[in-house]
Amino acid sequence: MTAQLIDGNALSRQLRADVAQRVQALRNRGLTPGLAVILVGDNPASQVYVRNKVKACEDTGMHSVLETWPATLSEAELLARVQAMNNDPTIHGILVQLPLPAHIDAQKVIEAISPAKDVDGFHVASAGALMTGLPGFWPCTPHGCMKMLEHIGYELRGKHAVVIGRSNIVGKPMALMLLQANATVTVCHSGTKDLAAFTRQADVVVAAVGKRNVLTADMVKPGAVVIDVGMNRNEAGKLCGDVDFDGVKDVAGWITPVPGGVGPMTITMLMVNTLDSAERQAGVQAG
Ligand SMILES: Nc1nc(=O)c2c([nH]1)NC[C@@H]1CN(c3ccc(C(=O)N[C@@H](CCC(=O)O)C(=O)O)cc3)C=[N+]21
Repeated sequence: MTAQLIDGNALSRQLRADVAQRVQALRNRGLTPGLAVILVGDNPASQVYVRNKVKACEDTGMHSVLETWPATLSEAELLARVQAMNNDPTIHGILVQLPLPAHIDAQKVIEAISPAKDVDGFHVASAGALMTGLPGFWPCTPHGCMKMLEHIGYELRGKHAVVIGRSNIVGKPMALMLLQANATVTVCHSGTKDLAAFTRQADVVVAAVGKRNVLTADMVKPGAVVIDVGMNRNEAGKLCGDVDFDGVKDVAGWITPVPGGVGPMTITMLMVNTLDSAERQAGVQAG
């Protein structure tokens, strides 16, 4: 192993301790930041994720509401629940867990969330703010990746960053954040011919496809930073990312593990966004 590990659990502990302090300061002024998590259906993976989010709220002193609805909930009923949370002054962030059942239009539900409470950063208003550099909520997963780069003191200006994946949740916002940090950004995707030719030129690679072994050792420039956003299970049911960790760790300069990398950072940035939202309401300058 030549690469240094970027430990998402350790960095999350540091950042959440800072969040807990800011939460306490707000609570001393009579305001407790609150997150509402709405889960529709009984996807077991989603149940684990939302429980982790609620627990992270408790750990940092925030208020949380978890609403679990059966998969038969209608779109109109879900929109009404979102509206109720928009109007609830104890709630500063609203997260509707994805994926939603097929009979519900997820984008319509996301657009129903007040942009002021859109702590996932999935609303078109949040996406537009990120694109134009205006203040707004940044999607938690790419924001967590930026925090990891910041943590290792990595100077992105003038570097070549290659993002693999173009989803609205990770790939596209990741590219915009790297661009804003003055990297030269290439976005690769399923239509890219000769992916390795791009990744071999990269100083930073972010793999966000949702497929194992998308990035192997022969595709990585020695010393590069490799960030693995993937969440997959191998044949043995073990959680693994998009990167062939065992091979790439001998070539890269820095690498994030799965689990214990980007995943916990995603939840940490959700806490940060919820706190920022509450501070904004209280008229505190966001930290
Ligand atoms: N509206 C919405 N917002 C989301 O942010 C959202 C979502 N829907 N739907 C599902 C995905 C997935 N996601 C994860 C967050 C943390 C871990 C995480 O903490 N993972 C741990 C391991 C957890 C385990 O052991 O399964 C780790 O990587 O170390 C994983 C996945 C948020 N998502």
